[in-house]
Amino acid sequence: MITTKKPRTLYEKIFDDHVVVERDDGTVLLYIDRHLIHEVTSPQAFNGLASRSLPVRQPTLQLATSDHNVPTTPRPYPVSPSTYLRLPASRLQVQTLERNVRTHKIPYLGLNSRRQGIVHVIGPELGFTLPGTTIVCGDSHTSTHGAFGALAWGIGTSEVEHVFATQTVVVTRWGNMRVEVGGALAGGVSSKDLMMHIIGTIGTAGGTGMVIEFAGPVIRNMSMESRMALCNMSIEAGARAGLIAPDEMTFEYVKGRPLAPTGPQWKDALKYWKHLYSDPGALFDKTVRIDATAVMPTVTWGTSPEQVVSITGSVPAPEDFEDLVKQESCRQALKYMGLEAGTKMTDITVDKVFIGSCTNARLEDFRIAAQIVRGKRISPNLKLALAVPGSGAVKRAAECEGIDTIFKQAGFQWREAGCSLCVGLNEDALLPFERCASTSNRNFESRQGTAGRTHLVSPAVAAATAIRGTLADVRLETTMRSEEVFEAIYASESEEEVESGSEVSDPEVNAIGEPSAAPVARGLQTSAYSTTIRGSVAIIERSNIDTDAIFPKQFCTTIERKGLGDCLFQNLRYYPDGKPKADFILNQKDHRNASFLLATGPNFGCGSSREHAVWALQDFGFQCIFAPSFADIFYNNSFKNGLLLVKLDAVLIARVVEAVGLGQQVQVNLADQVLLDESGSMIGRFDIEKHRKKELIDGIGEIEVSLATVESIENFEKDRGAARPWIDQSVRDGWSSKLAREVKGRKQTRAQPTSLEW
Ligand SMILES: CC(C)[C@H](C(=O)O)[C@@H](O)C(=O)O
Ligand code: SF4
Repeated sequence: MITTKKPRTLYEKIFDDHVVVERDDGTVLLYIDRHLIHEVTSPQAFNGLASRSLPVRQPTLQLATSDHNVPTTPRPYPVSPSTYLRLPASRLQVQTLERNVRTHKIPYLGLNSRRQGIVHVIGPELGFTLPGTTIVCGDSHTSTHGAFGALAWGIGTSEVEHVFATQTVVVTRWGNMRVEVGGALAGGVSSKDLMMHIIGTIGTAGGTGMVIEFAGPVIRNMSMESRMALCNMSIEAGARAGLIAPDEMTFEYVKGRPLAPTGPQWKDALKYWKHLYSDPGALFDKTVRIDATAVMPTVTWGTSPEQVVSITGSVPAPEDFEDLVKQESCRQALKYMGLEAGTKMTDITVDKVFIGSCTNARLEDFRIAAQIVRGKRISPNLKLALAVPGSGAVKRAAECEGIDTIFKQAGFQWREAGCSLCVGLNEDALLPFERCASTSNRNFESRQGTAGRTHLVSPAVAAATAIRGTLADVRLETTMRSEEVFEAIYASESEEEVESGSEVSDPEVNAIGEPSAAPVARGLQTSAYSTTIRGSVAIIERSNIDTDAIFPKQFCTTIERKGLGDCLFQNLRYYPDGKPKADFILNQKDHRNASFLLATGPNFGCGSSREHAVWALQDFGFQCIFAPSFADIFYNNSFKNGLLLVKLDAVLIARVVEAVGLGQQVQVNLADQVLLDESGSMIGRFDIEKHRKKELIDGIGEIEVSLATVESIENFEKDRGAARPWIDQSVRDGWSSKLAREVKGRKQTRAQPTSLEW
């Protein structure tokens, strides 16, 4: 009998190769090859580990850096976090990470390392990111690493703790979507424009529950850096992960990186990587076709990444949308952004321009922007133009090419590496009502600073905007022929020199400051969930309520889990001067003690993976959230903390709204999966995944459950070591020999700028 193997997608192949245990309830214990860590989402996870007295299972499979909080102002080497980080909360967070990585012997690229940078920029640069691996990080833009054919996704802090303890995560199988990009990108149009166009087409919830594989000729011709920008913003399309099948361009990029496999293991790895593609005939749950030829330089006009328009277009009016929810979102966004419908995008003046972030702060981005600003001056109307490289390596490589000089001569500030104005957790932030053209990925309300206004743009458009002072069509603002702009965007990566002998920090060598506060102990991850909740409902009539709105970024510097209720919806609850907004529902006496929150629009909890959003909702007193749909990471984070999320369709939402209008409370019975009014009459039934329900009712800690089957993890590690030895070996060799050699003789002074070190 002839048996044919079922064709599988790339996602299925990588997933299948990492299954430790497939459980009866549909959950899978999945092995994690690489774990990236930063200072914002790790302190509470390390504390949890300490309270369980557990070690980090595989320290060398972790890589930590400080990126979100770090100042980008000149760094006097050696850098002392205790004086360089002027904001006390930021200082504490970075020092807490430094103490934790030292305790657990986790490789760390801190402020004294020339390789420090945004976690999603340094992973690929180091060769820590490899095709076919599973990669997680307590950060939603982990999807970036999918550009290498790695299955990479953002997780919450509870899962970070789970990875520390078990080197696995508990997941269910996701859907699989294919975005096929045909045609060709025109001059001046980058992968950032393409991705914003895709998000505008499928929406910010278009990829919910799915892994998106990007395919087609346009993707094949894209540089690795452009692919990273594309996959980076998969989370803005709601997807769990973005993926691109690895090819020669990928292998060429990875080869020779400090943590990449070498010698015979490189050959074995290559053999394995070459089967990483979706088989002909493999089934996708959904396919979307995009014609790249139709994509223009694209910008956002509103407060959601799906609110995009081409640079030649105008600000839309609510009536331009058929969907009532979208009409209302448009109304709210226009008000927030201070824009009038019909205004031409190129007539919108900006106060600041930011070129940076994990989307667009790589060498290619600065090369293209430099082509546009070369020999020109930024508009005198601009208050600030900021160029922030994604890593120390990008910075030095750019400086080697004279790019820093081009920017400085044009009037830009050329800074040190970090997240910077993407999220404004350090001192780089917008003032209220300032308008910014930004190469970052989120234009949420108050994301870059309270009441700040963000327009997402490509590096080319950002550069042209800086010169013109208004949002600008890069195609008209450069004397370069469009083909030259295009060529610059796809500048060949092979131009980067391979060279060794630079410095690197490691946990043994770093000068690490002592933290100024003791760790906060936390109980086991059990929940005492009551299967019936009764109480009043607070209603918010909004869609796409993002986690920046739920828990604004300025509070993300906390190392606590408790007491965060005061921060909840801060920017919606208060004016920039601190006065409460009387009309906001949670400021009204009757709703202050509500047990339920109802969002009438879809995609509640989109955006950042910050679990703080869940902790704040719970601390405020909410026990259950109703919405038409939820974003994946938030959904997961909520259940891990015992917060019940219930998806309600339009009919049930209308019934709850009606009951609330009559002054009634409601009840939810989780055991029976019913929603009742105050008198006990049925409002409706709701669905919930079996394992989620069990998780809430049993309240058994997930880490304990996973560790109960530790033998299966050990067996998996043995088999994986035999089948794909390079995954562990490459990092061990890299850290213990190549990078360690660099550390020897390392001086705490700044070396002359060189090209990329590998
Ligand atoms: C702080 C972190 C959890 C967050 C994320 O997950 O995205 C941040 O990087 C962001 O961009 O909002
Ligand atoms: S999105 Fe911004 S804040 Fe988040 S990791 Fe990327 S650069 Fe940092």
